[in-house]
Amino acid sequence: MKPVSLIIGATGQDGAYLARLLQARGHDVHGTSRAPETVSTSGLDTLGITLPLHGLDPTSPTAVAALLHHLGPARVFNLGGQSSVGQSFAEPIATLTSIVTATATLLEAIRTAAPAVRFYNAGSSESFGDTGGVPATADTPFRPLSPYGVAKASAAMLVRSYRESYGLFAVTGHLFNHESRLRPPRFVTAKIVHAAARIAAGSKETLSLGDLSIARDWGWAPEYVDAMARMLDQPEPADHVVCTGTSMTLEAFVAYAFDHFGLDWRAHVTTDPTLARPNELRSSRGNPDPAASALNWRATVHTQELVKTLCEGATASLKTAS
Ligand SMILES: C[C@H]1O[C@H](OP(=O)(O)OP(=O)(O)OC[C@H]2O[C@@H](n3cnc4c(=O)[nH]c(N)nc43)[C@H](O)[C@@H]2O)[C@@H](O)[C@@H](O)C1=O
Repeated sequence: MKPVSLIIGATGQDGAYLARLLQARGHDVHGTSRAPETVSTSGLDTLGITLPLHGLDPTSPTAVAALLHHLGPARVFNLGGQSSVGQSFAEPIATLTSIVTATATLLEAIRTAAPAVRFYNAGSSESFGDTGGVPATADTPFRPLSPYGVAKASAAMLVRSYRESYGLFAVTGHLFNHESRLRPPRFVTAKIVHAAARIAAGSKETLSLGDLSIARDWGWAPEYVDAMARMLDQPEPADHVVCTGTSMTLEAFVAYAFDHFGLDWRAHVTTDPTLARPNELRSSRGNPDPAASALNWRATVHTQELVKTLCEGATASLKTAS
């Protein structure tokens, strides 16, 4: 019998890559979506992944309990909810509900009806806020700056509380920014590389961006899902930071991307203050060493190589579209 893994929110970037990884490892992978009839499955389709997609509102205790009873999963990966920090400023309550209430509902269903389930919670580096240049670890205090960060910090605290109070195997991976060709253009890396590819192909557009001075620890999503899976394979549950340990400014990212296409970014990019966030996390970087020693996992794709890979993906998708 194959172990059953359930991915809550399976249609996003991470859900698609995680489904591919778990299937390759012999798991019977099921996914959920709030609206499976209408949701875009383009990420799963791009990777050639098929899996049973169940309709689920993860904030509904009865619906969650019924699905866990029906599938009997050994592992549950909680990847659902709002994923855009920018959007969380416009929709703080929906953000909190989709992250905090959903995580609480899943934990409570596991505690009461399926306590042997191993539970992975998708946390975020946004929980830490500005660490003053000190690379964050799982022990860094939470000082979130966005409604999204508040929600992710709260969900992570719930996970720790259920682990310590009830003995559940429940863990949070605090993932730093991680990108791929499955990223939609509401995220800045996809916005940049697709615009640069179009401009290189003859488009006369100008790319408008917010604050170019911010810095992020950007990694490669397909390898980050391996860290998630490993966190549930450990003898003891523990939270981890998942990151590269290197960071670069958005301006450097833009420069590398346009340079990949033989373009000078200054001729094609403008800044628009309305794209800046009400409260901006200026710089973000994690410490990769604890995950390396505990999970035997380390990011291999860094900065310039990441930009190059994303640019190649943008070129390929432009060719497919034309
Ligand atoms: C770790 C974290 O990582 C991601 O959240 P994010 O960091 O907000 O990602 P992003 O690509 O939207 O912004 C990155 C930075 O780029 C700045 N920026 C400038 N100009 C534009 C711009 O035009 N668009 C966008 N989107 N950002 C811009 C923006 O202000 C921010 O400083 C999610 O996976 C999230 O789920 C998560 O957990």
